Amino acid sequence: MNKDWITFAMPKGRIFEEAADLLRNAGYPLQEDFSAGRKLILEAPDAGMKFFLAKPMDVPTYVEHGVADIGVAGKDVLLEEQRDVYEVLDLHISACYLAVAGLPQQRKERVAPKIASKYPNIATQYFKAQGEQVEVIRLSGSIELAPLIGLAERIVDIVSTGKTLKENGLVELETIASVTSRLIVNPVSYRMKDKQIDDIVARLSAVIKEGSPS
Ligand SMILES: Nc1ncnc2c1ncn2[C@@H]1O[C@H](COP(=O)(O)OP(=O)(O)OP(=O)(O)O)[C@@H](O)[C@H]1O
Ligand SMILES: O=P(O)(O)OC[C@H]1O[C@H](OP(=O)(O)OP(=O)(O)O)[C@H](O)[C@@H]1O
Repeated sequence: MNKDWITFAMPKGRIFEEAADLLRNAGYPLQEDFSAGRKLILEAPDAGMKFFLAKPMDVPTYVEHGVADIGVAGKDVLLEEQRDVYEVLDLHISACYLAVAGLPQQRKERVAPKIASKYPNIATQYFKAQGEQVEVIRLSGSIELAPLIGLAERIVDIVSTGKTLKENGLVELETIASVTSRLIVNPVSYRMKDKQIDDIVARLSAVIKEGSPS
């Protein structure tokens, strides 16, 4: 673990820019074209921060192993991965929710055994709690395809605007949980770098409070 820098595991893609903007607003100087290009390690020396650009689902792994002090991960990823990390702050970015969806006839035929998802643990736990026996088929993306071509009758996936469901003729059947991105911290880093990490959390909290409606 690097003592001088604070290291971040950051999800490549849709969350990164929003998280970077929060850090800028909190007073940490990150250049504007920060994530342009293909580099996977980005340094912001003036902020004393290093960023590792990872697959969103892998962020908690880097933080649990202590190679990153801090991470930004969706609540969906945290529920799925169940890693040994502290969840310290709701960043209120990338809001969406987890839902069960399917073809409209699934509204009537409630019980259907096959569920496709990139969240196999969440799906398994959810249906177990409902007392429903299902087979969960793991996919990596384009989950909405599964009911259209008969791989599964229902899916467990993220819904945001509902556009993907609608354009593919699917309907939401049940809501599972709301999702926003969270700041997570490695427990050992929190002990070793407590002042630096508390400062980041306090500054980000202030920015989030400013931005939220009272
Ligand atoms: N449509 C959406 N709108 C808002 N937030 C979303 C949406 N889809 C996913 N998210 C949130 O953003 C996080 C990252 O999603 P993203 O689609 O960038 O990654 P991914 O699909 O897991 O990765 P990849 O596309 O690299 O395989 C998710 O874990 C979730 O918290
Ligand atoms: O309700 P909407 O606004 O349409 O957003 C929901 C879609 O966004 C995510 O997919 P993503 O874009 O990450 O692609 P993926 O299928 O490769 O996971 C999610 O898995 C849904 O498919």
